[in-house]
Amino acid sequence: MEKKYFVTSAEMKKYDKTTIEHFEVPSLVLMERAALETAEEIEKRFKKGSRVLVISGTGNNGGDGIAVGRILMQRGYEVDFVLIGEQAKCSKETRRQLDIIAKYECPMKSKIESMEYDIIIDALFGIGLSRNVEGIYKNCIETMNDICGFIVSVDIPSGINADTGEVMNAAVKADITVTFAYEKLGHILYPGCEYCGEVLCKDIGITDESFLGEEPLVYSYADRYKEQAAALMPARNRGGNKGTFGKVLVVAGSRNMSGACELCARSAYRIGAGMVKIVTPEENREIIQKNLPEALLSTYSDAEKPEAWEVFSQDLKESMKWADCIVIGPGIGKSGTAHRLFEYTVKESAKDLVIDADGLNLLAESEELQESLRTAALREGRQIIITPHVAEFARLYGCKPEEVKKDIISKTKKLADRLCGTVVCKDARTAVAHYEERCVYLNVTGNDGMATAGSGDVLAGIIAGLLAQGGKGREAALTGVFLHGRLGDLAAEKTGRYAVMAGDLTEQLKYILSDEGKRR
Ligand SMILES: NC(=O)C1=CN([C@@H]2O[C@H](COP(=O)(O)OP(=O)(O)OC[C@H]3O[C@@H](n4cnc5c(N)ncnc54)[C@H](O)[C@@H]3O)[C@@H](O)[C@H]2O)[C@@H](O)CC1
Ligand SMILES: Nc1ncnc2c1ncn2[C@@H]1O[C@H](COP(=O)(O)OP(=O)(O)O)[C@@H](O)[C@H]1O
Ligand SMILES: [K+]
Repeated sequence: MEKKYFVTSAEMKKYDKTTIEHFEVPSLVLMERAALETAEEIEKRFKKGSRVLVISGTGNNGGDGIAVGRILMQRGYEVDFVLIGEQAKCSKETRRQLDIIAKYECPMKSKIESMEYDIIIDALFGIGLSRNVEGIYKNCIETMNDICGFIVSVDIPSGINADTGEVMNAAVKADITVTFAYEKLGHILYPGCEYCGEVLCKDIGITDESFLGEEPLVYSYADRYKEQAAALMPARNRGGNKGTFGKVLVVAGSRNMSGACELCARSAYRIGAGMVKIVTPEENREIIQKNLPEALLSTYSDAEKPEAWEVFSQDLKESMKWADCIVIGPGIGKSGTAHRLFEYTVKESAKDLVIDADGLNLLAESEELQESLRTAALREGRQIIITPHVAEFARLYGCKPEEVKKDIISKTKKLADRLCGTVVCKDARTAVAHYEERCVYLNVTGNDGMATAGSGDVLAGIIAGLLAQGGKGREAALTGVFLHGRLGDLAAEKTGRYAVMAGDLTEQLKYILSDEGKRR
């Protein structure tokens, strides 16, 4: 699988350092290449003679900016240079850039003197931003946003935290961001991604060799899969039958909640599972049979009564034996029966499990069930995938939802380790971690149209459908999350983001996989 990395500022600094010290590429060569790439993006968009303002800080980001200004000046642009901060504090490379433009007799100013430019080059802070922006720096960022001109941020918009995407008190709103070697997490996570404009990632000679064998922590699927989603699917056997394409058991729904089972089960079918059986209260029978006649059904009533449970649990045991994997949770509620169903499924089955929605809330309340899951994974080799949204995640983790959002990568990994499973932490950028893998997947497909009731049920069904077709827990989760986001993007292209509903996501499965096998 072809990957794309998102790096932290510490990782990027390490790769810079390795390139400079281990591979002996001079730092100024990297800076010149970064500046040339940025200047070329400006030349593509603006003609010679355009007015350019370069705003530099004292770090190497400022050095990049000064070099961009010098190159543009030499190519016929009218360039003004401003340095914010003390010259004496400039980094070695930035001082060198100052010396060069001094030789060309370009004056360096210490404040912005005109509010009219065609292009503003934002090189105040890059990935070295280490604290909140205050005083003259904050004023400068606000002024840049006020000047009427096209803003090009060098590496990352000044004021965005490169690791978390947070706005550090103030941040530049760029039209384009030209970054180098690898995209940083701050370009991808919210709100940072909304400040970048278009992100252009340029090769400046820092390559995967600079990892010296240790990959970056965070990755995603390469962009090409957005157009070639079918390449991620398990190969489909032309000689297969409904048994070989996998059997999914969906334990979902409660009284007045039949939609969750339907969305989940239909998605498992549409992703290619051979058979799907729904376990739900008897009250839901009629509506499910009407809306999803393809589903097999096993219903229960009065399950809180011991005799009724005795009979039904035998039936459930048979269903669990029949299935290749089980989804439990969508719409089951938190009643005594839901609790019993959940416990039975965790403890009495030997099959892979996808736990979603209320299943997660029940899990959060029981240390004993969490221990059972660890046993299921470690001793029985079952694959356990949990799919909490941020609030469910916070309940399981024992922290506040805001804390999850700030630190989604490491918290997702920690929970996966604790539960010995695959954790899908669902948010605008969903993270997926697996206990046996160091690296964490960060998803970049999807949009806010998917923030609509039931879209999580669709994801649970998709992941289960992939597991049933033989996927490993981790791959099923990654592929499921990526595809689910693509379905959201395609649905939004058709109707706009406001109108997207969960069922529309499943509907798009009819089209997205139609090129199966063609471009693998
Ligand atoms: N040779 C290299 O290492 C390369 C570095 N590159 C550039 O270098 C940048 C990173 O350079 P640096 O590490 O020097 O960092 P920056 O240029 O991002 O800024 C760091 C400076 O700002 C100060 N600072 C941090 N937060 C502040 C705040 N809130 N208020 C006031 N001052 C603050 C720091 O004390 C430090 O002096 C990258 O973003 C990239 O643009 C590129 O030229 C590629 C090659
Ligand atoms: N702003 C957004 N951008 C991208 N994806 C989103 C956004 N908001 C929600 N989603 C996705 O939509 C799904 C919502 O799931 P969930 O909260 O479980 O919904 P429900 O419980 O109603 O089914 C998740 O997969 C989440 O990642
Ligand atoms: K910048």
